[in-house]
Amino acid sequence: MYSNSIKSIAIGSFDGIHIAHKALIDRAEAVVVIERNGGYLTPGYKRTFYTDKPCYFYHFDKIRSLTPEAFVAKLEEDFPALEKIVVGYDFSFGKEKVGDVSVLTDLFHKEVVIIPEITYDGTSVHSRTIRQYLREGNIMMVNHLLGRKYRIDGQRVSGQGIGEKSLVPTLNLRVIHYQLPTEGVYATRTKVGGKWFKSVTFLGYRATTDGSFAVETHILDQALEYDINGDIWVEFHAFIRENQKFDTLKELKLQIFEDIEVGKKLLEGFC
Ligand SMILES: Cc1cc2nc3c(=O)[nH]c(=O)nc-3n(C[C@H](O)[C@H](O)[C@H](O)COP(=O)(O)O)c2cc1C
Ligand SMILES: Nc1ncnc2c1ncn2[C@@H]1O[C@H](COP(=O)(O)OP(=O)(O)O)[C@@H](O)[C@H]1O
Repeated sequence: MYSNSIKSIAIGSFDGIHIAHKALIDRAEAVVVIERNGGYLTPGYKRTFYTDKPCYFYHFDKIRSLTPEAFVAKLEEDFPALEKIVVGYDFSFGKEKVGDVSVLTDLFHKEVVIIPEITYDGTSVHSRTIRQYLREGNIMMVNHLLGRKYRIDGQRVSGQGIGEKSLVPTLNLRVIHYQLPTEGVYATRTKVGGKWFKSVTFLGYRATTDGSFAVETHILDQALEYDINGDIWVEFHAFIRENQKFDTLKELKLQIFEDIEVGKKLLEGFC
């Protein structure tokens, strides 16, 4: 879709495309994403996986020094048919964030739709709140606020070779740009070779073996071809336990078998 035919846009960073973001996006034809640097729930273009609306990206560094007047002028130039701007109650913009919704209403002489604060169970829905829940391992709240299950993707990397021999086979992933949940073990689903499988995923410093940081997924109930390449997705369903240091591999193995049983129960009903 060409930007010069777009009549309505929603504006924000939209990291995560959470339930409040969706309420704005539903009211607009296209999404203007102000991209910042940092740990993300949906890095860069990956936001487009969670909306059917066309997304236009402005890097924050490129627009941060614009005055509110210059920012609105830029929008009018980039979207010459623009008739409606949709923002949330707390939208701020322009150099040093001097512009708010009333400044926007003054500067943009067509329609400005302001969405009132959206909450979930008394919690104001924001990307920073979701990031905080990730740091706490509270996947249930993360998923409620996102209105979907939290997902990351990465490339397969080779592991130490201990898993397959002495524990359980795992796919080791290199994940960049995403904010990861707190260290521990999770009930997950993993997409490999275009298909979703139930899985348990460990992420954290492997205190029991080499001490290095790893994101590892064990696919449940399937003898997978483990030399799979390409993008692998992990979808977080529930937190199982914290990362632990075990004195022996045998103890870790017993714990992993327990994790698998807990994971299977938590994933009942999913395919
Ligand atoms: C379900 C599961 C739980 C795990 N829990 C821990 C843990 O609590 N502590 C730890 O040091 N490593 C844990 N690991 C990681 C293992 O240490 C790791 O799989 C092992 O070092 C083999 O690594 P490799 O795949 O590089 O060979 C876990 C792995 C899985 C699959
Ligand atoms: N809880 C909410 N209720 C209503 N609008 C919101 C809410 N959270 C964000 N918005 C709006 O969504 C747009 C994107 O905001 P952004 O700053 O990316 O969201 P967040 O606060 O989640 O980081 C902005 O217009 C913002 O005002």
